[in-house]
Amino acid sequence: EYGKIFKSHFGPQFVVSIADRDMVAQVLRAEGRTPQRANMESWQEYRDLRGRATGLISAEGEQWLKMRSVLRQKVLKPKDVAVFSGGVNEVITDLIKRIHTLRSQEEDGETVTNVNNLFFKYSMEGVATILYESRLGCLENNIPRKTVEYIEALELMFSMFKTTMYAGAIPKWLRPFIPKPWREFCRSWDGLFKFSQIHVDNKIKDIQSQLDQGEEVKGGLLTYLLMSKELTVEEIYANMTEMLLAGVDTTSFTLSWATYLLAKHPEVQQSVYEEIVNNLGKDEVPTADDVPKLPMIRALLKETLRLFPVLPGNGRVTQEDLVIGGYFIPKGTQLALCHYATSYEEENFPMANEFRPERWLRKDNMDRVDNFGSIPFGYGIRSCIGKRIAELEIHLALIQLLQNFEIRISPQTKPVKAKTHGLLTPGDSINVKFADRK
Ligand code: HEM
Repeated sequence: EYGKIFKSHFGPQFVVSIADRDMVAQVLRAEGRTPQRANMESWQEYRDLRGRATGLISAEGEQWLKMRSVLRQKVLKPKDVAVFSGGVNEVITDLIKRIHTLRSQEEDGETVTNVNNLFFKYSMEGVATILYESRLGCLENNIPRKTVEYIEALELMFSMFKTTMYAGAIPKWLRPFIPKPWREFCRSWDGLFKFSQIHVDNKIKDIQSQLDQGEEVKGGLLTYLLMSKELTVEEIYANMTEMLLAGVDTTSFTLSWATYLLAKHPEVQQSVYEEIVNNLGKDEVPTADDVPKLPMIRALLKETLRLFPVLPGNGRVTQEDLVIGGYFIPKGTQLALCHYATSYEEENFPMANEFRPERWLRKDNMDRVDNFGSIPFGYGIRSCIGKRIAELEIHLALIQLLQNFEIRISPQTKPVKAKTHGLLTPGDSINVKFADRK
């Protein structure tokens, strides 16, 4: 309606929206060494109030660059995260067991209702395995009451968080009159920080006892961060908290959409399955090293994120004056990059409304899809630091789900549309049948 570049207001904030692949590319290619995504004043204010540090999402400038340089060495390349395959596969074994239990409770012995509940627990467990190097037990059949309580508390915190994101848009002077959003915002953060702190503190105790016994300390990401002391303990609490927040809903919604799309497109499902059987085997447990042999699995994830980008838009605050699409945009302007819109542009993706994972299989240069049309993990030095973790969790889970089950849509599922409240989520519950592979 307003064209590919337009200005608007979000609360007191003035925003220039850009919904064109080439203009988005121009903005992102012009970035400096410490790009800024958005005004994070409300996040910073909470941290000042409680004496907490900022993590990668909320930090800016040199402080952000320092933390990013430490974390990127450990998680940004496929080979860095390949070491987590074993841990992630243990979680997938529990996911599959849980599917068997859930479907056995249904009359047809196959249906699992609202798969996102299941994938939320999978993503929570997967990210905890990688971040905290410990299991939570979210996928167990008989979860101790205490664990149930904290999973429920976390689910509540995540869902509360989505609504309280808008707390930052309410001017401070209005808070005495509308106190709830800010109060809830602080309460969500308190809960998330507390959760991370418990796990980090447990790891500190483990390491100390290993050191006391003269043992060599070995471990994953958290152990490295604690041992190397490149980040302070407060910075580690903050980064673990922000990565947990960024890594659960994003992964679970994407898995839910991928499952939905596979169920709706049995012919695509069959070709992905055949590729798995031919290049890996029916029962072989996959590792990160197997994924390059399965281009359709990668294409499936890319196409899912093109159609349902969990973050339908992203932001940048310009650090220099820019001229975009013939308009002068002064330094310090908040830009909204409309990735959802560019993902559905016919000129970027012919037959854009259709689910066609094969469009991502690059045979030669003619087949190249210009990435700036669909950049679900963002771009450049400030892009998603968890991209490789998310890909590992999603690729390995989809491979094993397809090895074990034929996924069919349940008659209870009407066409599911996406809705957005910050993140793009399934607007209805996705119910599918997990039928045994013959
Ligand atoms: C399908 C899953 C995911 C999607 C689609 C996604 C998408 C994104 C996007 C679009 C950004 C902004 C990038 C930019 O501004 O250029 C981002 C940032 C970020 N993501 Fe993810 N993400 C996912 C999973 C994860 C996971 C699993 C983690 C952590 C384990 C994570 C941690 C982060 C962090 C910490 C940032 C901020 C990075 C920074 O500012 O330096 N994300 N993500």
